[in-house]
Amino acid sequence: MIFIVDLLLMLIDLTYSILTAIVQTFLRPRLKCIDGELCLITGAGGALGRLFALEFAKEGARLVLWDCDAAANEQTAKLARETGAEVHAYTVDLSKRQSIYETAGRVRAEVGDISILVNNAGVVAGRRLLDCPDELLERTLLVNCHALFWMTKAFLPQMKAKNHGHIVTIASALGLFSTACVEDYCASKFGAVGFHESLTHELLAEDLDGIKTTLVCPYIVDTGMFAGCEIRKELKNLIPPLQPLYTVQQSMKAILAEQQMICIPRLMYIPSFMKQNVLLPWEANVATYRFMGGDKCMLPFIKNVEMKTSNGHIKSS
Ligand SMILES: NC(=O)C1=CN([C@@H]2O[C@H](COP(=O)(O)OP(=O)(O)OC[C@H]3O[C@@H](n4cnc5c(N)ncnc54)[C@H](OP(=O)(O)O)[C@@H]3O)[C@@H](O)[C@H]2O)C=CC1
Ligand SMILES: CC1=C(/C=C/C(C)=C/C=C/C(C)=C/C=O)C(C)(C)CCC1
Repeated sequence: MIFIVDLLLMLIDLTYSILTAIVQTFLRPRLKCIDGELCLITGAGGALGRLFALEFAKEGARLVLWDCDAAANEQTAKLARETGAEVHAYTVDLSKRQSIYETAGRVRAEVGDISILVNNAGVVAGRRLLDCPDELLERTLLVNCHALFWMTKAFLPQMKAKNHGHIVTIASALGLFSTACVEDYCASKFGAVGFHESLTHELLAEDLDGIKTTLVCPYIVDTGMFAGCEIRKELKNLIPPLQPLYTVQQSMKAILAEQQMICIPRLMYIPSFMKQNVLLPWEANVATYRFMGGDKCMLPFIKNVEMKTSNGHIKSS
């Protein structure tokens, strides 16, 4: 009898959630106020990290900026301070767990408890698997995926104590579906998606409804990280690379609306759905990838990286 009642309640929940999602698609979502909240952004010296810092500053957040590149991080801090924001910058190598824990202890002691955590830092090897030094492959997993564990272990306890907080994971469309020559990156971003989902389930299971999570899955963003990556030229105008500011503004809307997940652009929901859709044979995906140039899109990017490495622009270890 209990089973039947639970089944009916689940069906009511399911219907209600679908109807509210449809209604919310057409309504302007209510955006939360984060004035005075303490927000930590990793990779804050990078293209998107810098824009996130400035957007959170606009919302009145106090900023803690982490990056391994002290100069780039300091530049972001300077720009954010010019807007009047309170900013604390720390140089941290996210590939080193101890470095994360030690610096997190400093942040808690020197600044206070983080209530918004934006895991934005990310790297990619940009080499074919068999041409890629193991250390580069390992670094991608350490920065894009392992670091999420240590960052969350460092800052979630204080959020739990107050049942208040927000954990943002900047993943990628390549955390939902994959393509050739980015095994390190796809593995790390699929891991990031899985981490986000399991953490979200765990928070719900513990009735920690005051702690929100948002997964951000963008397509190519024109920041230079994937310079050269492109799909079939006839389709490039249909799905152009995203502008960095647009990507961050769309992400901010999802975060402030406490949306659980966002694909940017929405078109990325389609290849993600097709890949997850067990009704479609693998060959059906391969046919669409080949037609749209999704199968070879990384080759020009890989060539770019090879040229930069041979010119000595990128550390080859
Ligand atoms: N650009 C794109 O096409 C897309 C990017 N993304 C994701 O968005 C996020 C930001 O990307 P984007 O701004 O383009 O990339 P950037 O390379 O511009 O920024 C990444 C930042 O992370 C920092 N970082 C790298 N390794 C470490 C480390 N070990 N410890 C601390 N900081 C580190 C980088 O520092 P340094 O410069 O010194 O390496 C850099 O400042 C990433 O997670 C990326 O995967 C998602 C979809 C598309
Ligand atoms: C594979 C594939 C596509 C190309 C996707 C690309 C090129 C994604 C690049 C994403 C990046 C660079 C993310 C970085 O984090 C299409 C044409 C959309 C649809 C068919 C499948």
